[in-house]
Amino acid sequence: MTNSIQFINGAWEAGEGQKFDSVDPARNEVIWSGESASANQVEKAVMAARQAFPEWAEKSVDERLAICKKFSELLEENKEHLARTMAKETGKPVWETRTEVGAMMGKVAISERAYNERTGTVENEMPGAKAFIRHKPHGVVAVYGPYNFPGHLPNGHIVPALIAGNTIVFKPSELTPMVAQETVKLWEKAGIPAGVLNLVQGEVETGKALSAHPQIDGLYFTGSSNTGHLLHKQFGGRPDKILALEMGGNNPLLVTNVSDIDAAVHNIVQSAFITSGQRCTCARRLFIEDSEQGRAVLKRLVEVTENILVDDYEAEPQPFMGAMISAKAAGEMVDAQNELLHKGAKSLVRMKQEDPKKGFVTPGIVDVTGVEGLEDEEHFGPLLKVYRYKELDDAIKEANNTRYGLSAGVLCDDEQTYRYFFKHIRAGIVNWNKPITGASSAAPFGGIGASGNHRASAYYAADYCAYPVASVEADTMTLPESLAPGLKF
Ligand SMILES: NC(=O)c1ccc[n+]([C@@H]2O[C@H](COP(=O)([O-])OP(=O)(O)OC[C@H]3O[C@@H](n4cnc5c(N)ncnc54)[C@H](O)[C@@H]3O)[C@@H](O)[C@H]2O)c1
Ligand SMILES: O=CCC[C@H](NC(=O)CCC(=O)O)C(=O)O
Repeated sequence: MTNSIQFINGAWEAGEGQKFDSVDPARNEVIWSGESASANQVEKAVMAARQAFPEWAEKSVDERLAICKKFSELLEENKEHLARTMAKETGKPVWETRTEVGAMMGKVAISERAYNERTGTVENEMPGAKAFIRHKPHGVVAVYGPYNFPGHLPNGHIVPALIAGNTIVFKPSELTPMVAQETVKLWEKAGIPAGVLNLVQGEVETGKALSAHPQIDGLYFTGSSNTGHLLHKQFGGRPDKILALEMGGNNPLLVTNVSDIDAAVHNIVQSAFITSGQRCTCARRLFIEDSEQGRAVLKRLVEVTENILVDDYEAEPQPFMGAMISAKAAGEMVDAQNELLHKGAKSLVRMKQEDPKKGFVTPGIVDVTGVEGLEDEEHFGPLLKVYRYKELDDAIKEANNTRYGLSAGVLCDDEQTYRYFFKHIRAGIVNWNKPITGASSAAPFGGIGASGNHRASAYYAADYCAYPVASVEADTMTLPESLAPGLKF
């Protein structure tokens, strides 16, 4: 049976390329199949977006917002269906996928505010004229999404891009095509005009065909640092195209001088193991003071981690962690743990994958203090590396010893230590006594170094969805009283 999975110029059609499947990682069942978009279909989608652009850009912001608001209402109506689809396809527990749909709904109102505040119109009086700052959309933009938040993260590019007046070709992760399809169906129902939002599904080849297309004016990417770097190279020498990159991190969380040990451990667990460690903001490196109190925090962390419930997305009671995105990803995480142990790290909580055909792993903690030759790598799963330190300055120095710079945090009772940490740490998100995951859509979101390219998303996505136009305007012209030297009238 053919599955019409491509949405091009307002119509659903089957792909012309290679077949690919989506697998429920918790149950090891194929839940979806379809064919990738061919280069020819990518071309059709880009040209449809190009053709739809002038009319969409010409509409008033209120008209464009009306469709986005309808989409948000439809998300509310279809919340449970979409949350269950996300759970099936990603393995995330339904309590969590419900929050993902909630974030998608909230994005519309937040993006409306951001559009007006960051890219609205500003008018200033000047002698004999008025000065304006206005914004225009870029044109056709490609949106690339990752698998860990298959709804919320692409939505964080799509909604502001549409509000600003761009048209879109959306390439979701090949691991989560069903969520993309269900989401775009809701846009269709909301009345998105033909060509304004196109969906091209497929594997890497589809992604390559889209990013290389000469008719895209920009590309908004959320995904791995490797792919982001490839795209950055591809866009080298093209200052006419806007590229927004949201990538990974090797994020540090530092603990010093905390009186409430359980509260600190809760923050560590929320930072390291939520979404089975598959958030770009997850803590990968935990710096703990080598003191009696530090050892007490670590002991409690081990106890709590050993009791974290890992189970099927629909299990009751609900687990804290579901399956990872695939059995392969889970196996690779165990391999990463074993490699660290081989290098001399000490296991504090052993990560295990009981069934090699499924994406379940238990969370793991390894003590890497003093281990030489550790790579600056993002382990995108529930694997936490512990560094025991003696001096705060040494810990901060090591925390900064990464090419990434997405999120960072400190857990400590005194504000002075936080201020010191804030001043010296290099990251786009810096938190105090809160998890370093769970960033707000009402704030800018992005990282420095290998984590991004200084085009923060979430609240600041408005900035890369429109370019500013400065105008000086006068409704009449008069000859100036004093002329520049050398001019005669
Ligand atoms: N900073 C953030 O906001 C953020 C958010 C979520 C995930 N992430 C990162 O994303 C990663 C996990 O997501 P992923 O594995 O889906 O990312 P990925 O880079 O593998 O894929 C992202 C998208 O790029 C496409 N793609 C892959 N190779 C391509 C190529 N050569 N040319 C064009 N397109 C290509 C994929 O098909 C997919 O649509 C993690 O590293 C995580 O840290 C970052
Ligand atoms: O995996 C990466 C995203 C993690 C998530 N960040 C956000 O949701 C940012 C807010 C937004 O994009 O609206 C997190 O911090 O948990």
